[in-house]
Amino acid sequence: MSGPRRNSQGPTLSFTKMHGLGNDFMVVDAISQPFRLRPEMIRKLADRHFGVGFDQLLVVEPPGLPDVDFRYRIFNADGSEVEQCGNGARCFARFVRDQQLTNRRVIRVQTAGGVIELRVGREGWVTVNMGVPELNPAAIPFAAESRQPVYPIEVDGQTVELSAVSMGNPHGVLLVDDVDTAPVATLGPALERHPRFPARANIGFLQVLDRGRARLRVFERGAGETLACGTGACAAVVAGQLRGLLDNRVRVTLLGGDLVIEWQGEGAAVMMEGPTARIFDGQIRLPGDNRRRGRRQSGRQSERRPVTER
Ligand SMILES: N[C@@H](CCC[C@H](N)C(=O)O)C(=O)O
Repeated sequence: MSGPRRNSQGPTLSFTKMHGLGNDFMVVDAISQPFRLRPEMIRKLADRHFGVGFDQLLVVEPPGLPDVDFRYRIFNADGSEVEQCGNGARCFARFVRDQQLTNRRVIRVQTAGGVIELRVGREGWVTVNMGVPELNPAAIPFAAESRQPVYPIEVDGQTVELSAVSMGNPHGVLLVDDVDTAPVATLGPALERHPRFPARANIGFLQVLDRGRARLRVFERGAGETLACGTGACAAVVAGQLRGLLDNRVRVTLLGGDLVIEWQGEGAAVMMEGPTARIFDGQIRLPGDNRRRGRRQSGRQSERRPVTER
């Protein structure tokens, strides 16, 4: 198939709905079906009452580098394009194999946050090499004069302590006594848009149970609190180790289930292991006034260059 299918009501897009521990995705093959979406259209598709409903849209594109298999683009429910998504990476690996876009078990993909490697195991389990965490404040980006394991930060008239980590995307991690009573709904949005995070951030609330087990809730940038956040779990384990509270291998329990995260310390890549689930396949008429856009786009389809507009 080349480009979105058409019916009498306009172009339709084939997609697969997937989730990783309840962090849910609309996954689209833009290799056989090049398309373009504007942020307001992504927001409409993400709507849980009027659209497909998802935390992130994942788009499979042809590689733009010589040594990778695919390009993987990620859009939050608010329409913003982001660098990385851990649960999405696992679902991406399962999707490209299920769709027979590859038969490899080890898949290298290019993201806006760098190249990552995915290993497909049995029964939908996928292990992801998420790369080396970035702790240099300027690169996260986080406003601080020097690198620290914990930064005091003023928010909502109080001072809280937070670790800042990039897993390709920016994270702030707070230590809490009990995730069930953590102020996720108030501090989450306040810290997500805090001026010290100029690119906004995902905010994790970490409860350490023992050196090998933790609980975590994450208020995601551009999506709100989700049932699980893979990069959030990686960032939380890095933060917990920097504070001397966690070992190298940690089982992280999120609202939607468990991930196993391994980090051997400074300079090492973070490994994430967890499940994937395919919910259903569907087709949707592209929302909004995009018929003209669809026609214009069909001219470009011959270039086989899938583009998703920012
Ligand atoms: N759910 C994700 C992270 C998705 C992107 C994030 N909201 C951001 O804006 O950086 C995960 O599993 O890592």
